[in-house]
Amino acid sequence: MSNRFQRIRVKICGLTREADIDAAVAAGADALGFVLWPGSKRAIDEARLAELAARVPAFVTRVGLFVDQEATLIERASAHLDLLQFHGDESPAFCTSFGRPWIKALRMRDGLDLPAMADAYQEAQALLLDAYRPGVPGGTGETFDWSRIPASLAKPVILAGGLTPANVAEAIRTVRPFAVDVSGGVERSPGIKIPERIDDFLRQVFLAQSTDFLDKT
Ligand SMILES: O=C(O)c1ccccc1N[C@@H]1O[C@H](COP(=O)(O)O)[C@@H](O)[C@H]1O
Repeated sequence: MSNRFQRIRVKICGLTREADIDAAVAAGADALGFVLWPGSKRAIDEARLAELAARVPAFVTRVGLFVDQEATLIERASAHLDLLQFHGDESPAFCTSFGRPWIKALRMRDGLDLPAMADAYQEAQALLLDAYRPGVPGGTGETFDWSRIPASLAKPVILAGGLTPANVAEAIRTVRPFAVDVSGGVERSPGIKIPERIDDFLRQVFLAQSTDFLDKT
């Protein structure tokens, strides 16, 4: 029996409070997302990012979320981040220009050619796939048709968009992503998380992949 078991990573996004960071870390989250885009109700500024990032323990990835923002701001914020998440129309060259690890969010609008995007953003560490709603860059709390994701893509997939403790297991079985990302599905209101729901989300991810692992052994 092989013990090679690729665990699905979990990112909790839109954190604004120390208590929620502590809850996400205690629940076993692999990555924590901080929204630096001022148009979001979950936005924090650079000073607050510095405070919150200092709270994150070693081996938990600090992810900064940007939407078509100025390079100077991204450079300054990078001092407190391990990974950059580009959630707008940033070009591959722009994303690469910071010399930092990054992921590219893609909104699943009709006609999006995922293999072509994987090719275009080949220096990304992963592609984050989110629901598409015109005029809204992300964090909509909406799902999309998971069957549109090809079974094999040249980049690891981070599945996002409307995930909750109730649907994440089904999402994992359908998509088999590298990681899942949740914001609204574990919140009371934008930026205010519910610790029990974070726990439940992580539990559902664990159970979904444990069942899958046992099925294969
Ligand atoms: O969270 C936001 O406000 C946000 C704003 C602009 C772009 C992306 C945003 N959030 C990201 O959207 C996805 C899905 O969120 P949800 O689970 O559907 O609420 C996730 O990556 C968030 O980090």
